Amino acid sequence: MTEPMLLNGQRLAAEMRGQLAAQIARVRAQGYRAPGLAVILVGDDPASAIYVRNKKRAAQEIGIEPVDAVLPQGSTTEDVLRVVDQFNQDPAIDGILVQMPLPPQIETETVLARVRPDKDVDGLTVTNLGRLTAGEEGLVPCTPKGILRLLEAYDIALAGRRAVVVGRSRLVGLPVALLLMQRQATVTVIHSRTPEPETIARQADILVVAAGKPHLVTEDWIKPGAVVIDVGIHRGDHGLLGDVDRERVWSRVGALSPVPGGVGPMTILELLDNTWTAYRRHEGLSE
Ligand SMILES: NC(=O)C1=CN([C@@H]2O[C@H](COP(=O)(O)OP(=O)(O)OC[C@H]3O[C@@H](n4cnc5c(N)ncnc54)[C@H](OP(=O)(O)O)[C@@H]3O)[C@@H](O)[C@H]2O)C=CC1
Ligand SMILES: Nc1nc(=O)c2c([nH]1)NC[C@@H]1CN(c3ccc(C(=O)N[C@@H](CCC(=O)O)C(=O)O)cc3)C=[N+]21
Ligand SMILES: [Mg+2]
Repeated sequence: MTEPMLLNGQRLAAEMRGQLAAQIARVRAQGYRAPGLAVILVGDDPASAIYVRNKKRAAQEIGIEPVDAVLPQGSTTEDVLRVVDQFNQDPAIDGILVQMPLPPQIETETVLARVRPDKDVDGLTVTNLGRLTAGEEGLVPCTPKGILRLLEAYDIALAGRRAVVVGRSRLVGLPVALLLMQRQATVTVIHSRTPEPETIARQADILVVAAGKPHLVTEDWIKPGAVVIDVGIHRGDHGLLGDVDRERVWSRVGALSPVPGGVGPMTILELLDNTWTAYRRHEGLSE
């Protein structure tokens, strides 16, 4: 078989960030304000702190003004709601992101429900997820949107093909399954209670893995020639690992998104793109 194709999210995201930067520079030159992105981080999870730092830097580089609120690990739901309210009311803020996971004492649903849907750049509110299920315009979750953009950029056909999604989370698995269905794929979702997941995964032309389990997926899960999207990200002693065991699947896959350099950079790009979309809607600029 021919060498598999590496789906280079890092390069595509950099290209798209350049285009966003140019669009933002153009409106700034016309006298408009900068788009503003608020990032709320609760607690001291080191991985979350790194992601938040990366998101802020990426925003700054393209002309989006990042603002952050860091709350202590012991914060209450009310404490977080106060910060959300403040950003909801702030006309300089177009997007609000609440970094997941929140500490256990905080009611995640209550916090998400407070984010104004027009500022919900993560696409996680009931309003935006509802719009997505109804095929209405809203703000689409970043990782799923980035995965679809990556598939599109590499001309990977979806219509009439079989897709299997491993994982059903609100952040990734569920919305990516919806988007794949909207693109006319036949979609199966598997999760931690699915018996014989390999047997189902082996039917996939496109396999999206968002299980949060390092190296869960091995050659037994792969149909020869399949396109495999590795969403998982784990920080180990020997660098970053995905949910896919790259060495073991390599000789069977047709294409693979690597970790790092695949879905992660696309997620950050889509966060910036959603912030730009929210900004244009707030400023009454055409899309
Ligand atoms: N690269 C990126 O941009 C991003 C990466 N991530 C990473 O992606 C991974 C998934 O994230 P997220 O969706 O938030 O994680 P969650 O933990 O919220 O969801 C994991 C899902 O995988 C399912 N699952 C767990 N174990 C298995 C298994 N053995 N077989 C089949 N399904 C399984 C779970 O099933 P059940 O519902 O039954 O519990 C659940 O639906 C994580 O590693 C995360 O760090 C997340 C977001 C963005
Ligand atoms: N409300 C919310 N929205 C999220 O989108 C969200 C979240 N919470 N919680 C955590 C997960 C995880 N996530 C990642 C984003 C970028 C990379 C990323 O840039 N990864 C780089 C590597 C970066 C590195 O070196 O660590 C890559 O894969 O190449 C990874 C993971 C977003 N998440
Ligand atoms: Mg998680």
